[in-house]
Amino acid sequence: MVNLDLSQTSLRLERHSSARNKAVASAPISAGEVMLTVPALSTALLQSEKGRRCDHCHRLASDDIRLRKCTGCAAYWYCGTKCQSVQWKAHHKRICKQYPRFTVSEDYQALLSHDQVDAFLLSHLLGDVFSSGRYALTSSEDGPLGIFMDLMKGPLAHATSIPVCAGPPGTDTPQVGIADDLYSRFGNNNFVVHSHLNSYAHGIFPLASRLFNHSCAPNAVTKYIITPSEPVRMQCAALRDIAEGEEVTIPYLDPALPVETRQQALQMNYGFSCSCASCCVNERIHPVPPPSRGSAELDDFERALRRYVLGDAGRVVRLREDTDLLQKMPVEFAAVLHESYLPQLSETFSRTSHEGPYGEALSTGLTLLALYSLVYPVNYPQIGMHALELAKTAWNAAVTHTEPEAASALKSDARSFLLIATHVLNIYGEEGDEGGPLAEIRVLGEILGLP
Ligand SMILES: C[S@@+](CC[C@H](N)C(=O)[O-])C[C@H]1O[C@@H](n2cnc3c(N)ncnc32)[C@H](O)[C@@H]1O
Repeated sequence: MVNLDLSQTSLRLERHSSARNKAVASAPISAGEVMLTVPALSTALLQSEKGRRCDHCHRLASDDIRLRKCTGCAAYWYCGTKCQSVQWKAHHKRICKQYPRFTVSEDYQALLSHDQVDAFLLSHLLGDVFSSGRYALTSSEDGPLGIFMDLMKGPLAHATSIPVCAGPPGTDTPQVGIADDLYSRFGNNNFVVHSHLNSYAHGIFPLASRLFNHSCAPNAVTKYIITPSEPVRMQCAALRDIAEGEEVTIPYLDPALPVETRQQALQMNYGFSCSCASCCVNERIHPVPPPSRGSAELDDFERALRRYVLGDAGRVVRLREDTDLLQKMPVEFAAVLHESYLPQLSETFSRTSHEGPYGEALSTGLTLLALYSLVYPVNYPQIGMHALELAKTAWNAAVTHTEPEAASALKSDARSFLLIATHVLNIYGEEGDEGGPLAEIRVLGEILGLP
């Protein structure tokens, strides 16, 4: 086994009954603490981000940051000569000339867009390996590549391969063996890189893959740090206090997806059935369709749901810190787990928060906050992002209201939503592109007179 240096972390590896190993806290970890930072071994931007971000460090183009495109392939963009030269030496010199022919090839065109990104992720990784003078790989490699080669292969490992755009020196024929060997670890070990929760790239972070198992009720999450001229880094942050000896888990997929969708995706892409606390709820509660939208029955149901999750503190909304709200949920709320409920609620909120009526947006948004607090673990960033949207909606409602008392009550609603957003998103911390939700919170907080 590769020697893993965990001395800079508060983690240690222990045996897991079915997943080989698990990462556990080697000392108590506090909510918001970053327990691991891992630089990317390789990344590839989504097609939609090409020309918007530097292909090497992922900085966004702006008035101050002009990207220049590679004159060879006209498909890679850089924020400066440092990024261009690092990437040229690492892999672009093996990709540049082949790029136009590769991207129109039948093999590449036949791939789904997700796999097209992975074809470039693999090409970049392969280019890096060839540039370092190696044409075969084992898990005895040093450093991150050795950790990557020691990762468990995914369930699709033997069923699939993918075309690549990176030949060894003097030829443009890829070495199939080594490409397949690397690709066999892709499906269950890669990450979707995001900024402010919007996906923009795929990336490989071997130490994080080696350490973290999945849970739909995780106690930690990943985020990505963009630094000019450097490869993006992944950080793993605790969502809540984690006791010494407790397993640290992250979500491999969105915990708010219906349980059947989660189980199918985990089985297909990672080869296991999840038995986390959140999945176990479905053994007890079977989702039923919610009452129809606009009915009095739905109003009663949602009022009761809000009371169960958010309590009865009048206008001041506070999130409960209980981590087992979903597990203890009464069966009468079974409809919240139905696959149609969350999409309907979030569609109504997003439409009415833009177009009005604001009253409907606020009550739907409050129900959505209650639902998110049930299906996501405490302090999950989506809860904070939604609370920020609610704060902005309440503020918009306040400034358009002509009646002073109602406007003042709406401003106080905006403050209470903003306090929730601040608490949750401060735990997640700074990440991704400049600006973003924490900057928005500061601006709205000043307007609302919050300290
Ligand atoms: C990224 S690796 C996780 C690290 C792995 N535990 C190891 O020792 O290398 C992903 C693989 O771990 C296993 N795994 C992750 N989470 C699991 C869970 N909750 N239950 C069972 N197996 C899990 C699956 O085999 C999955 O394909």
